[in-house]
Amino acid sequence: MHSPESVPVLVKRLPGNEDLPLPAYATDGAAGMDVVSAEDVELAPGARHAVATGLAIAIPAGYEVQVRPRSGLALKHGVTVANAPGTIDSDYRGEVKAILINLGTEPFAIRRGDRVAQLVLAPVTRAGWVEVSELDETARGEGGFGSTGGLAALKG
Ligand SMILES: O=c1ccn([C@H]2C[C@H](O)[C@@H](COP(=O)(O)OP(=O)(O)OP(=O)(O)O)O2)c(=O)[nH]1
Ligand SMILES: [Mg+2]
Repeated sequence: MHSPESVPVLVKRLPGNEDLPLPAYATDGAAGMDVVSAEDVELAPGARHAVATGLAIAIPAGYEVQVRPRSGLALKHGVTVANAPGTIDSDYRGEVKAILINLGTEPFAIRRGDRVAQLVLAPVTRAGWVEVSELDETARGEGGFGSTGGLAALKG
């Protein structure tokens, strides 16, 4: 079910995964839906794996789904999403996967049903290029990559 203000997203549990819960918001104000692993995987330190979710989805045009890390896994175990935020295109019909990497020092065991990442539905604004031969001048100009100074914000 979806509340009146939510955006319907079609979801199909792939064969053999009918028992897995759909991604769900853990609290009323959660931005992301926790998504569970459909497989058992042991992630060695430094290893990465495209963790199956057992789900295929059809996102409405004008939206994307971002695959984001769970901060608890990142903080406690160094396990994060290697391509964060992963992008699920609205025209993708394959299995949604979470590309996890273990940046920690210990092997990390993922069990089927573990909440491994979170999915955020987000609007997409598409750009239309307007090609020009000159761009306008700004105070920043070509400065970047630390050009405004280091870490300290307070002087004196
Ligand atoms: O974390 C992710 C990232 C991507 N995908 C799927 C959905 C997405 O629509 C598709 C392509 O992703 P992306 O464009 O990031 O990868 P690519 O390397 O550019 O592949 P492609 O050439 O297929 O676009 O792969 C996932 O399941 N999980
Ligand atoms: Mg791509």
